[in-house]
Order: sequence, then C-alpha cells, then structure tokens
Amino acid sequence: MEPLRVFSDHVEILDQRQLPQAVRYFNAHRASDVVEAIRTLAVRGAPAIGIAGLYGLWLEARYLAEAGESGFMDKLLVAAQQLRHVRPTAVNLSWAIDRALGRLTPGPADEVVTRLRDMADTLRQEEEERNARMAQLGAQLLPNRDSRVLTHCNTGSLATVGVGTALGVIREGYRQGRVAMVWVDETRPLLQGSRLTAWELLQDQIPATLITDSMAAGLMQQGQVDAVFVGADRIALNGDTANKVGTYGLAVLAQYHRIPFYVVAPVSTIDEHIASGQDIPIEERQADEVRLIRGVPIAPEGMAVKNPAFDVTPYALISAIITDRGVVYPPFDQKLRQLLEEDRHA
Ligand SMILES: CSC[C@H]1O[C@H](OP(=O)(O)O)[C@H](O)[C@@H]1O
Repeated sequence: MEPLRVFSDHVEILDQRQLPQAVRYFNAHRASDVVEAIRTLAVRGAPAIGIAGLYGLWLEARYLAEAGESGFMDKLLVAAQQLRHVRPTAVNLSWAIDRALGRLTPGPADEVVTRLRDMADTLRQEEEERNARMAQLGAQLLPNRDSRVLTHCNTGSLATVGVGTALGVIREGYRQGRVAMVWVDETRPLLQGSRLTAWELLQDQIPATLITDSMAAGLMQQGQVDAVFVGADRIALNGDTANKVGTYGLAVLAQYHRIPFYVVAPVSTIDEHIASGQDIPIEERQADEVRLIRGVPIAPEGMAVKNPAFDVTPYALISAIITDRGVVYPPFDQKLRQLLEEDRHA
C-alpha cells in the first residue's frame, strides 16, 4: 500500500486517517493540498512527509507555470516555506525542501517544473533504497532466532516509501527467521500502531499482538520482549533522538530491563544543525486528538490537555542507531558527523 501515487499532473494521497477501515486516496494538485494533508496526518511519517513535501513543491511549480503568472519564483518560494513549516519535528520535510531549493538553478518555469519532478522522483528512489539497506543491516542485530520484538507508532511502508525503517528491519528479520512475533504498541493518541502497523503486519502475515502503550512495561518485566525497534523524526549530532511520544518511556524501560533499544533511521534524519535533543522542536498538537477518538468523547468537554506529538530519547538509552550507511554504536557524535559527510559526498 503506497502513501503516495504520482502521476504526470497530480498526486494521489492515501488518507491514512481512515485506515484501517477504509482505503481512500484523494487528489493533490497544489502545494496547499499537500500542506493540509501533512498537517492533518492524512500523510505522515518522517520520510513520507519529506517526499510528499517535495512533490507538493513540484505541483505548485507546475500550477504557476501553467497559469503563466508573474513572480513565478517568488510565489514558489512562498509555497516552499508553507510546506517546510507545516510540521516542525521531522527534519526530513525541511531537509527535502531546502536541498531541492539549493539545487535549483534559475531558469524558465517549465525547466524548474521538470527539475523539481526529477528531484522528487530521485528522493523517493533514494528512500526506498535506504530502507532496504537498513532492513538488511538491522536484521543482523536481532538477538536470536525467535526474537519477540516491540515497536512503537508506525514506521512501515505508510511512513516511508519502501519496506519501512524500524518495521523494515522487523520485516527482514521475520523473512530471515529471526523474528517470532511483534508486540505492537497502539500508540496513543492517534493510534498509528493499532491502525497502521497492525494493519501492515497482518497484510504481511507476520505474527503480531496489539498492546496498549501501558502494557509494554509488564511484558518487559515478564521477559517477553527481546528487543525494541523504533523510528526517528530527528536525530541530534550527539544521538539524542526525537520520535513519537512514548518512545522515551520505552527506552527507560528497556534499559532497566537490559533489553536492546534500537533506533532505525536514514542518515537524512540526522540534523547537522542540532547538537543535542534539547534543541529539537517538539510539535504540540490540538487537544481534541486526546479528548476524542473518531469524534467520540473519551474525556470531559473542555478538559485541559497536553498533546506533544514527540518526545526525545537521550543517546545514553540507545543501544545503536541503524542507518542506511551502517550501524552506529555509542559514542555517537563523531560517527554521526562522519555519516553526514559521507552522505554529502555520495
Ligand atoms: C519512519 S519514521 C516515522 C515516524 O513518524 C511518526 O510520527 P507521525 O506519525 O506523527 O508522522 C513516528 O514518530 C514514527 O517513528
């Protein structure tokens, strides 16, 4: 199931808010359509929103070129800023937009349109290849032939455009006979685990059991978890990692129970401009995402709510970071800088 289907004149976006009950795509023709899709989590997942953002820039360039309006580049840059800022935590979105703009050379509008489409197609291919490499590298870390692994949120094909990051490792581990089953955190409040990860694993016929987020601790205490694999939205140079809220708690539990805790993310998720996790912007989302489920109240109306979409796991709680350029063990600083340098010159 692809989060995006790309055509010559539009992009179809899978509305992930309606999964697993309904598989519905809607058409995006302009950047504003993609901004709204990312803002509402119709499309979500760090790599997927980076790719969606770049296709959104291509759509806007295409529209402006066809309209023949004056101020083509100025209007395109406005759209780029709107796309770049729609969700602050995942670095992939701003990284994709900034890299594309940095590689654009001034020229006729139709040439800009073609360049942006080529860059979006290339990024999509790059992410698919990065996912495949991480899956192979990560599967080698699975502690034994019948590991019971726990994962949080959704890091599969719906969050990327390939096999996934953490879920890609789990898929490959299962294929190699190294994974016996998967504990799937439901992942409150938006339930990316119960709605999306559970759905992907059932599609793959990989044994999986859905749990509430609060059950992970007891399962670890009972010796039911052999490893934890999670994704990332932004990794600081010291290895501190922002990921879906609830990840930090899992990392603390894993360390207490001496369970390996792995982050799986492409090098494009490492932010060279951020030294430590305290500088990673954490997206605060609206209260009703906690107070309601599918419009049904589960809390008193008007109840005060705190709804950070992510939290930051300190590098000291991370056993290894599995990237598309290799597995990095602590201390992370120098090695992450080296990976960024390799990626820059690839
Ligand atoms: C493959 S990284 C996916 C990453 O994005 C998710 O957040 P959201 O569903 O809000 O986009 C979550 O943090 C995942 O780990």
